Amino acid sequence: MFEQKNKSVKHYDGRWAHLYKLWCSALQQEPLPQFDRWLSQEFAKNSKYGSRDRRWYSECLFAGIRFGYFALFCEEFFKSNKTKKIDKLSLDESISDFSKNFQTGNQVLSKWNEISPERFFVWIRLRYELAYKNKPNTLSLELGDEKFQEEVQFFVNLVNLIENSENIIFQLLISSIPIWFKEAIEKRIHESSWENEKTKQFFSELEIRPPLWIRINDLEKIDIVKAELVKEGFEFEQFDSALKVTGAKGVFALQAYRSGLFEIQDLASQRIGQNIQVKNGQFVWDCCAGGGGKTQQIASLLKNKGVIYASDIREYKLEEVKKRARKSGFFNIRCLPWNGENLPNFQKEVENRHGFDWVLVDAPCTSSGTWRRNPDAKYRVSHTNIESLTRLQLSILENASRGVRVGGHLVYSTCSWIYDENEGIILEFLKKNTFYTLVKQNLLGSPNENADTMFAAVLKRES
Ligand SMILES: C[S@@+](CC[C@H](N)C(=O)[O-])C[C@H]1O[C@@H](n2cnc3c(N)ncnc32)[C@H](O)[C@@H]1O
Repeated sequence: MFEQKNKSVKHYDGRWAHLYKLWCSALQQEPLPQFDRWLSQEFAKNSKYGSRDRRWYSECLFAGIRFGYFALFCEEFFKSNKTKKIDKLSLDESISDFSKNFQTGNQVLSKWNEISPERFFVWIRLRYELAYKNKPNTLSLELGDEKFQEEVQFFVNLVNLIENSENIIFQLLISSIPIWFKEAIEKRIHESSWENEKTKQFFSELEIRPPLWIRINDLEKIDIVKAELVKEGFEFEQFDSALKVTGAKGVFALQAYRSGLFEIQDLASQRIGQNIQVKNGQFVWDCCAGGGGKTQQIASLLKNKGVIYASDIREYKLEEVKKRARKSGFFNIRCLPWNGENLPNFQKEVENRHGFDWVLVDAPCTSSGTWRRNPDAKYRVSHTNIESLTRLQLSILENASRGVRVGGHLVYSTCSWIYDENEGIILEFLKKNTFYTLVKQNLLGSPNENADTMFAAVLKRES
């Protein structure tokens, strides 16, 4: 049974007032900005914030975005429920109205704008405390005045009714996942044969940021990295070349980072790269390389004994790839822009080998698998953009597949758990491209590992 402790700290102090200002200014951006970037820009403009303030504001604002869908439901239900008594009937009616009234991220956002931040953050703090029931938390309720006692009681009653239910709508709601994802979630549960416990694990992991994962570029130098982590007061756990790192500071300032001994890379993303089982001397094309997270990983497997082409539609991203390659001492990475259509003009060396041994298509996607880290992404996904993305994903995959030599492999990946962007694409691709076979496909990371959720499929070109 969930109970709310009564605390007696004055709620509306200067820090909260400032938080509300930041919240309002975030909501003035249209569409909702990529939140982590927006926040770092805000902090950069305001040098008066110390690191503890930043951490606190960031935790609160992210909680606002993470739990904001549920907070909006609480507010709507509370306002429309005259008696403030919650029963199954009034709850069902309220959910039905809510899902009709809010069918897109923009509708949710514009309603957030209408709620006073003080009220909005009452719901957020209540929900946050529920997520952090047995963990150290930052955003404790501190509702000393009597002002919101009715809301607190309403929240407790609501949570007690829906918290342990197996009703999928209740689970979505309390996990603050917009109900418009119901069908997509059900497809995922079915495709991955998740038992109830697995589904609950997936939902509950969305409440909390994933840990920080780093990837060691050269395992022979792992002891240097570990020694510096210990010296700087970090704790870590090792899983092959991945380390889960915990500490109060960031790792950017570490000498080992600056000299390219490790990269920050989520575990699920590392799992994608591990599918590319390169051998010395092989040729790889990372055709949606972005800033080169996976290019770096492949380069560390090849140890300069092979060649990697890195492409992206956004040419400026390739500058980042080059910079990172220099830092880590990889001199076998060739950058070539690509718009996802006809193959780019690779050098003669590729033609001589009749194509690549490995092509990685780390496709643009909804990023639904990164909601733990970037909860704002859930308000940007709609049926329409899933449909247009899947068309683009299939087209990039088909065009890139022409670069694979016979006997070579095509790896398709996304940072999404949505079936249509993953298994659905592979199914379509294999229907048309019968000279490819599926070696394996897997959902990676959460709920099986404490990370983001991603997908990778490995296909072999047979003829
Ligand atoms: C998921 S991100 C890649 C992340 C990167 N592989 C990494 O590990 O850091 C997808 C990339 O696809 C690129 N992209 C989008 N549309 C594209 C297209 N039509 N052709 C090629 N790349 C495209 C985007 O610019 C973006 O950098």
